[in-house]
Amino acid sequence: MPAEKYYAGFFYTNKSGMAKLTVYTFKQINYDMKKYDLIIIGAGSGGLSVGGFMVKLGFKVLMISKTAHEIGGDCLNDGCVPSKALIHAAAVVHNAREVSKFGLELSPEVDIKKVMQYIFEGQEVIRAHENKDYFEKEGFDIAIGEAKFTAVNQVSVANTNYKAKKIVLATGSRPKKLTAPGIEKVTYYDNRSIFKINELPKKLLILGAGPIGIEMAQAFQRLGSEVTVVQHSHAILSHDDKELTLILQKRLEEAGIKILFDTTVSHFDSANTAILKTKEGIEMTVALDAIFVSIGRQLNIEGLDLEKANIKVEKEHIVVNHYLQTTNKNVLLCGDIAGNLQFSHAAEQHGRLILNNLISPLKKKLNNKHMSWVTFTDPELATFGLNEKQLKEQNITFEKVVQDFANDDRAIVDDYRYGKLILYISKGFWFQKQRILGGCMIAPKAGELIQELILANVSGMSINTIAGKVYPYPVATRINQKAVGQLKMKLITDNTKKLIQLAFKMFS
Ligand SMILES: Cc1cc2nc3c(=O)[nH]c(=O)nc-3n(C[C@H](O)[C@H](O)[C@H](O)COP(=O)(O)OP(=O)(O)OC[C@H]3O[C@@H](n4cnc5c(N)ncnc54)[C@H](O)[C@@H]3O)c2cc1C
Ligand SMILES: NC(=O)c1ccc[n+]([C@@H]2O[C@H](COP(=O)([O-])OP(=O)(O)OC[C@H]3O[C@@H](n4cnc5c(N)ncnc54)[C@H](O)[C@@H]3O)[C@@H](O)[C@H]2O)c1
Repeated sequence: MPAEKYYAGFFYTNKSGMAKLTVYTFKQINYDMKKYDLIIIGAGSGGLSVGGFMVKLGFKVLMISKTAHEIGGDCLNDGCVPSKALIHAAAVVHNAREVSKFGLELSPEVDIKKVMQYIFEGQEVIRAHENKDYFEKEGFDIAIGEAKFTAVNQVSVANTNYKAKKIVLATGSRPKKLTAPGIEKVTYYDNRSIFKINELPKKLLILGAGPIGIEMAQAFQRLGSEVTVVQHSHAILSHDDKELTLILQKRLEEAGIKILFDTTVSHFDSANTAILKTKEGIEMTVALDAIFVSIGRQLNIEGLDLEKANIKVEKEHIVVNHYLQTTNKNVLLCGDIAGNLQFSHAAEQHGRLILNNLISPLKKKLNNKHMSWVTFTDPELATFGLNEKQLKEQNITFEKVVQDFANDDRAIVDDYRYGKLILYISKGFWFQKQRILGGCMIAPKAGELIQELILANVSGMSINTIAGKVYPYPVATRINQKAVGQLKMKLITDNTKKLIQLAFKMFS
């Protein structure tokens, strides 16, 4: 840091020949203070979604990243991209094994180094347009180092001070650490280390059955690990519909994954032995070669000197309002750090809201009523809009439609008759607009199949549009029409039948 006071002095001789010293003191002048319209701390999904557009609009933007390698954030480096590449590799291996159904025997042994290479190569393709040089060419200023607030609108990085009218804090989150006696004895992985392994763990113990734990459980089981998942509550994927998560759980268990509920680690006896404990206090021993910890996320708020910018923290979360403003209205939160839904697309949604509110007098509030997410297991589990509990809490009347796939032609030929779609549709009569309020689906590629339903939800489209659409036979999305059709069939009562029969007599 530069000194706060500077001193300057000079000697001179007065008229009588006496030597004199005059000393001037003055306060620090920040010659190195750089000024911006916007500073973004963190170059992940959130930071990038705000910065790119502001630069295109001609604003002076500084983006700060802890290290050059971390540009792209968790999504590119340790999250979505490597996990989805791993899931793809595991699906290829799984499909190769599946050919035995048709008389061709293959028992692929996985070379995990090649899988890691595949992941790395995919990341490198994306890194070509998510790196320091690229963003500098695009018009960003980039500072590398840990940012700290030094005053209300001011941050410092590597001894340089920066000031801006607005600051976006997008420092993301990191995996929570598991603490248990003896943990130092075991090979410990989390999402920051699992995509760089050299050896496939023969026995993998996964802690936490959220989206990370469940996606990785299936991928590693398919690659050849013997997987046990330990979850300290009674369900996998607790943010999704239980009726659908039970279908997924059954399929994972049938594939050989062991899931232990209401259980957690008590301690580790050795590098290869975990002692687990159920809620009832029953102990059991599990053999392992490594553990993978996915027990939730911790927000990256430490070391930022938030108090110097008057930003309040309560219960390890930054206090934030619906406009994503902190207690310092010029500092906005974007992405995981906002403590809301932790998805790349949620970070992008925050980014869009912030952009709107930076340049428009019509300020928008964060609203998750159209949010969606997909867990990329096989089958995928996709969820969107409002769920049953939220609809009831908000006193919104709705009809629940449950469509199973047992008799769907596409599900029959492609072997996913276990699939299920649940829709919540607003109440209405005959031609009155009925709209899709939310729903969820389990099926292979459910994340893609559900997109037209999400569009209908977001745009407030009448279900008549889906009911009247002509779908090529046998695309998988015909199931969406079938579900909506269930409501239309309810309109056929004794009275409507009589009316239609009368119309037949009169008009045919
Ligand atoms: C294994 C895994 C799989 C996932 N899969 C999906 C998925 O399929 N779909 C999905 O939508 N989401 C997925 N997510 C979640 C998604 O990755 C995150 O929600 C998203 O990356 C959050 O973006 P962010 O910008 O908030 O934070 P990040 O992407 O983590 O970016 C934060 C950046 O800030 C930097 N930073 C931190 N502190 C400082 C500091 N003091 N100074 C300067 N820079 C700092 C960090 O280095 C980092 O680059 C997954 C996450 C994981 C872990
Ligand atoms: N496909 C996707 O979109 C995707 C994929 C992966 C991650 N993500 C995002 O990343 C976030 C973090 O994922 P996550 O799975 O780490 O977190 P999570 O909080 O969703 O799940 C962690 C699970 O671990 C359990 N748990 C906590 N402590 C435990 C312990 N000591 N022993 C056993 N179980 C324990 C919790 O009950 C919880 O069910 C998710 O919320 C999601 O938003 C998204």
